[in-house]
Amino acid sequence: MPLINLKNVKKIYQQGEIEVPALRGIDLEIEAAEFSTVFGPSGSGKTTLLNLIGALDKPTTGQIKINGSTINEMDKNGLATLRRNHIGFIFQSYNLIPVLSAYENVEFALRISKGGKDQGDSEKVESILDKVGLGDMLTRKPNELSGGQKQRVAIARALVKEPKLVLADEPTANLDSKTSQEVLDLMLKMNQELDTTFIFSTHDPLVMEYADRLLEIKDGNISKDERR
Ligand SMILES: Nc1ncnc2c1ncn2[C@@H]1O[C@H](COP(=O)(O)OP(=O)(O)OP(=O)(O)O)[C@@H](O)[C@H]1O
Repeated sequence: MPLINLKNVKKIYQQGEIEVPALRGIDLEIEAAEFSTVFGPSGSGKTTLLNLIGALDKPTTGQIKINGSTINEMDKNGLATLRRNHIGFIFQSYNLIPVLSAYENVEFALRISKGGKDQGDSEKVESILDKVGLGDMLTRKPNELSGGQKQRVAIARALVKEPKLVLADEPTANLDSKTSQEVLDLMLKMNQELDTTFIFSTHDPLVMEYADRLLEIKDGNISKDERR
């Protein structure tokens, strides 16, 4: 069974009286341990697709299954549990908690993924922050970090709970090429060792080099699906 299965998925946004079709009938299966990128022009539907796969939003019509659960049929709590336990998000806005340090942001994510019972594992938290190159910035708050450093905290936070699926919207947008490469190597290692599934939206040719599947979206449809 594929990890993700979309059947004739359409998403229409309502803008007052006007209907904006963002996805026009997507059929897509993604297997566990695939490393895919979604690319295409601005406004083609990439973010909408990632939001639906991440159970952050529901389709207007069509069916979406993630890890065997049909998200159309799930309530808010069910969707939240699915996201918390199985999905790591790396979004452009980072959504870091401003009053918490880099360390605490990552530790908090790990703790809630375990149901809030245990203290997050400090070795795990320090190790992942070290791997994204922030080992000496553990106590900094988000407003004391650059855009690229915030992005790396968001990456560490998504990866620390070792989710089945990681969704990332332009994960290298604010990183220099050396840091991008280090972060991508880390993700590739997780992909190979833990079978973590990655889906990125990107324009970055470096990210596309790492991917084993390229999905092109044009005008709300998948116009190319290439495995290599
Ligand atoms: N909340 C919303 N309300 C109305 N229209 C929306 C909304 N979100 C997105 N859209 C529209 O849906 C279409 C797809 O948007 P989406 O953000 O998925 O594109 P994208 O490929 O991610 O673009 P970009 O590369 O610029 O981020 C666009 O026409 C956009 O204007």
